[in-house]
Amino acid sequence: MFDDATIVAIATANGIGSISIVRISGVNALEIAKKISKKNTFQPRLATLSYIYDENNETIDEAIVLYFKAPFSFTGEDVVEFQCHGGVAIANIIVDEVLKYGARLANPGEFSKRAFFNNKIDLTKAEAISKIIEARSADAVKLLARQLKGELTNFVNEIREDLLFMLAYTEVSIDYAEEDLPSDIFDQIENKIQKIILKLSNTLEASRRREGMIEGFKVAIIGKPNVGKSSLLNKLLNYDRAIISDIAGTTRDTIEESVRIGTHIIKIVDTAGIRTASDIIEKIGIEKSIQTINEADIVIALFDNSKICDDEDKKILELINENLNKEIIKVLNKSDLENKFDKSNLMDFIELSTKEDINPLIKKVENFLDSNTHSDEMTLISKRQVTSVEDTLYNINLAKEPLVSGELEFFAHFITEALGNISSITRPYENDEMLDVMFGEFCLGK
Ligand SMILES: Nc1nc2c(c(=O)[nH]1)N(C=O)[C@@H](CNc1ccc(C(=O)N[C@@H](CCC(=O)O)C(=O)O)cc1)CN2
Ligand SMILES: Nc1nc2c(ncn2[C@@H]2O[C@H](COP(=O)(O)OP(=O)(O)OP(=O)(O)O)[C@@H](O)[C@H]2O)c(=O)[nH]1
Ligand SMILES: [K+]
Ligand SMILES: [Mg+2]
Repeated sequence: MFDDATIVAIATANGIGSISIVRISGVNALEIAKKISKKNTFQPRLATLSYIYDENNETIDEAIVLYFKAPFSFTGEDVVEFQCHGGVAIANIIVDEVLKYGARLANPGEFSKRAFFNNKIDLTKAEAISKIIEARSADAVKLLARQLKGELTNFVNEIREDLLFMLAYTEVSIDYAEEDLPSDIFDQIENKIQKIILKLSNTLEASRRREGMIEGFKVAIIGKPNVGKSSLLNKLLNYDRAIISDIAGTTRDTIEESVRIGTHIIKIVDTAGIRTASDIIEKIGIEKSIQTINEADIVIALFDNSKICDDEDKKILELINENLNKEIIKVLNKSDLENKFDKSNLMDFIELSTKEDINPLIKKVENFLDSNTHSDEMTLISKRQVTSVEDTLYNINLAKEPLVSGELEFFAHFITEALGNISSITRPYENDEMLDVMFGEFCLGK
């Protein structure tokens, strides 16, 4: 799975800062540390101030050395950290010295990979660490920290236990006479299955809703040409990102930009106007809008308050009515002009002008994001985890019928499959290639 080389890397970001950390892991870590510090010994887990020397005995830096004795370290191996002065030069010189004593440079994610293979972390924790490093909002960090603490691992273990329980009783009843079993055992199993299905479905649903917390929620602006979609985008971004003009059809393609709203980072998508010019273009335009609506967490449907509500607006209102389970905010723009839009059929809406104050809209978006993020529901944080839960659910659903009809071998087969699916979330044993890909995506030095 990995060689037994001692590995070294700079653990901190490349750039100017007050302190940098060089980390060594492997059997020779302590030996190398003694050599470059000229110390005879390091007490585990005690910060020791020491000079660091190069091979010609010239002093490189004054650093804090931290020794973690195996197995009590992040990787489970002997680990030594040099907390040296920051900047780009010193840490690189220390790495070069360490390499001279026989260590090699770590590959991206190699420290975490070793931690995984030494049973220090499972995959949910590894994924959480990798995503925490890239997280851009406090919300994302808090959500990921829950997984770091083992929330998903516990969830997986509970389901595993239930599945193993079912499997054990099924095997027994295949092999032995029924009278040895509790009489209501299959009712119990059916009950458990229903509960697991609910638990997994809820988790998938909650994760889908909260996907945006990590990558950024998507907010799409739709509407017919010239209602002011790009004007709204620019106003939300606070700079002139998109071209604005009074020519209908100015925006030809979707524009996507990130911006902070409250504590959230969101992606705003400005779309080309939905037209009804000719049949074929109408179709393409509407299909594109449907796609945009599907991909968005929030849709801002924009109308021109200074014009009467025409067929094109009605088409968009129809689209909205087909997507009632989406968060759709209806906004009447250009309210600084004389209002002509018929509001009698609109349930709730915000009237504003992108030339004036758009705070009511920002507040509404922020409230929705807040309500979506402050929740106790557990969230899956990667496509890999979602796929595993979907596969588990698929096999458990397949197991229901043979259970009812008493075909216990089939039931056991599907439950065994489900067990493999759910277990792969924390520890997929048979898939080395996947692990290489996953850890390869980590930062250097992680
Ligand atoms: N200086 C430093 N800071 C760091 C890290 C690090 O490696 N070095 N981390 C790196 O990601 C994170 C902390 N994660 C860590 C996880 C486990 C152990 C560790 O030594 N575990 C031992 C002892 C456990 C204990 O004392 O409770 C073990 O698991 O046996 C260290 C850091 C963030 N901050
Ligand atoms: N009076 C007034 N004019 C506005 C307002 N918002 C936008 N406009 C004007 O409306 C015109 C169209 O604005 P855009 O932002 O380009 O509209 P769009 O919806 O992106 O248009 P397309 O990309 O062509 O679909 C421009 O001339 C804007 O200056 C507003 O609140 N009040
Ligand atoms: K325009
Ligand atoms: Mg535009």
